[in-house]
Amino acid sequence: MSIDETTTPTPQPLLAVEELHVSFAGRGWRAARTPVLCGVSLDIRRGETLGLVGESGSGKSTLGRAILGLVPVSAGRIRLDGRRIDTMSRRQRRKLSHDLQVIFQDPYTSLNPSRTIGDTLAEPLTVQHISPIEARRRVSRLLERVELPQDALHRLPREFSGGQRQRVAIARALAMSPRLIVCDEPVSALDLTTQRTVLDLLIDIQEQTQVAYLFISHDLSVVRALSHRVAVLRGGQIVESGDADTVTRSPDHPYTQRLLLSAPVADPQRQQKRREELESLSCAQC
Ligand SMILES: Nc1ncnc2c1ncn2[C@@H]1O[C@H](COP(=O)(O)OP(=O)(O)OP(=O)(O)O)[C@@H](O)[C@H]1O
Repeated sequence: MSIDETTTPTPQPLLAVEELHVSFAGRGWRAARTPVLCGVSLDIRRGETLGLVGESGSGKSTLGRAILGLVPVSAGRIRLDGRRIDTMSRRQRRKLSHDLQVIFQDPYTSLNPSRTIGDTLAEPLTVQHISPIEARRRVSRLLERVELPQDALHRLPREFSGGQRQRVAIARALAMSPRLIVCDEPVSALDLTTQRTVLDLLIDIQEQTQVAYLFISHDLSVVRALSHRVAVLRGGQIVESGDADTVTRSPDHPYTQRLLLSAPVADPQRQQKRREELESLSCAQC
């Protein structure tokens, strides 16, 4: 037997994005399409968090939305567990809610204001024809998991703070026990203390359920707090990817270095040093 035959094969990733292109129609009927993602490839393993960072407009949300089937793909492939999902019909997509869920940025607009939290959490379960008794039992467990009181069931979103609403959004995403959640800036609308508690909750849930996250953020420190690996998107292309600690602390690419140095720090001396380093960066690539 050769050495190659004895090595363990790399397990198939949970999500594989291959050479993905997305473009949007320009204004006016003769306007050219605007490319937003240009050949993006990445993968996410089971139980892993891949952080996706980049400046505003770099295409992070578009990538998340393409994975969720919310924007059309111009070229490339997206596979979940080896199965092409970018070519699926709407009907097939709906069945994917078992596997793929989302948490959006704004907890103030992502919940229906006129539905109680109980109804919001039960909806994905009843759509899947789960009996009302079983749905009630699962909703109660979901509230426990996101550390919200049971009386939240009968209350409306407006009665909750931003952090509590984001817990409801997390519970809703967890209702179908998905294997991957696209988290699109899930803490950027929250204050720093609440950010930390929501991030800790996401980490705990991953430890308990082995769910994987695509964690989109413009904030490297937030991404570092829970990602195993990080990919950096610039102008619709991945310019750097690797182990989270390395990419967020000592990146190779000048663009990532600029992102890192642009993040404000409390200490004025460190801030001044960062400013000088930022000025000295050769910006041809950043
Ligand atoms: N539906 C759309 N139609 C036309 N252009 C779009 C559409 N969605 C996004 N874009 C454009 O694609 C580019 C990337 O947007 P996207 O929201 O993906 O960036 P982002 O990196 O998530 O930014 P942010 O951090 O500000 O949310 C932007 O120039 C945006 O205007």
